[in-house]
Amino acid sequence: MQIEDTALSGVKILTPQRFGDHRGFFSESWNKARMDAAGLHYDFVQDNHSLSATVGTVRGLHFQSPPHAQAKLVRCGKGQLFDVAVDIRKGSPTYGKWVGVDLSFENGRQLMIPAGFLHGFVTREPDTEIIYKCTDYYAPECDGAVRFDDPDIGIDWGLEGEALLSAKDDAAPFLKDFDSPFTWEGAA
Ligand SMILES: Cc1cn([C@H]2C[C@H](O)[C@@H](COP(=O)(O)OP(=O)(O)O[C@H]3O[C@@H](C)C(=O)[C@@H](O)[C@H]3O)O2)c(=O)[nH]c1=O
Repeated sequence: MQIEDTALSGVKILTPQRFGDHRGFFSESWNKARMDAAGLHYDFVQDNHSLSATVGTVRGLHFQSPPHAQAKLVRCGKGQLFDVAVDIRKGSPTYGKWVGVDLSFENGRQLMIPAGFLHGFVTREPDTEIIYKCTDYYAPECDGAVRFDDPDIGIDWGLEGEALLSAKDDAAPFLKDFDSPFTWEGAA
């Protein structure tokens, strides 16, 4: 398992080893002991899987508030997507900053996103599937979103046309009108 840091503390790119042979490949997509040994201590309780039919589908930017905040380990099951995390830990030196990573079935990469970040993605191929592990259960009363195209965040989604959004995401607030429930542990 290759583990890379990103510009945002706590957000990591994981690339599991693939053992290829004449049948295809085998890969451990998650191994708790190996993650713990690497200092990544997460207890996942729910796996999610969604399909987006159309290129340019955007889901996000989402979070769940405490006490049901979720860390997520994200990968692409089929197709290709651009996955984004945004720091919303109040007091963090990188508050409002984002990182984006290309995740595809082909490259096998995963993005580890701790609680305290928004998560979203755009699909780059038809019928793209995303699969992610979460450290807390779905709690709709704690579900929240920020606009994917917030100019203060300024994510370059690489969209060629209009994004395909859910009604909920289309009505999401801007970051400036949003009171984050998260604080940065390193804040004074
Ligand atoms: C997220 C979620 C949704 N649902 C239901 C609620 C609703 O009827 C339907 C679709 O929900 P949504 O529109 O919220 O799905 P979606 O827009 O795909 O939401 C997801 O987006 C990505 C970016 C994330 O990071 C996830 O945590 C989650 O917020 O699925 C569950 O039953 N369990 C879940 O964990």
